[in-house]
Amino acid sequence: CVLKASQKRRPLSRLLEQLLRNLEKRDPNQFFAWPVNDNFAPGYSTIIRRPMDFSTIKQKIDDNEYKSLNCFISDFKLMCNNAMKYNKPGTVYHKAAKRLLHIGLRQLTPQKLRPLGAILT
Ligand SMILES: COc1ccc(C(=O)NC2CCC2)cc1-c1cc(C(C)=O)n2cccnc12
Repeated sequence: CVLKASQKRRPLSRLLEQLLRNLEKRDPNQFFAWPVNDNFAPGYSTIIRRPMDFSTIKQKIDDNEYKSLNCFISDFKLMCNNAMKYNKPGTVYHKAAKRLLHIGLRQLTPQKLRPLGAILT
């Protein structure tokens, strides 16, 4: 079927959506799926100045706000670092963030991304 202009995804958006899906799989408890709620995380919005989560990243992809892969990677790092800042080491969230950051960045290395073609140039 012929894709309508509105359905035609920009190559970068298609790549970022694929990378996002792979990262989300590494968050089975969905701790990073939605914005952190101050009711469950006392003082969160005063401690974390720039909150970030997977649903916000998805919305930014859909709104074509990412102009490069690096901007996408920066938001992923921000999301993980926020969790390691707010949550004390040893907590389930700090450990999940540290693990997610490590696994995620390993998926986002040039060696892993090169097979996806010249889109990144
Ligand atoms: C979208 O955020 C969440 C969604 C669900 C849960 C959750 O199911 N927590 C249960 C595990 C023990 C209660 C936790 C969180 C959560 C993430 C976070 C992060 C990412 O800092 N957080 C911090 C303090 C308290 N709760 C959370």
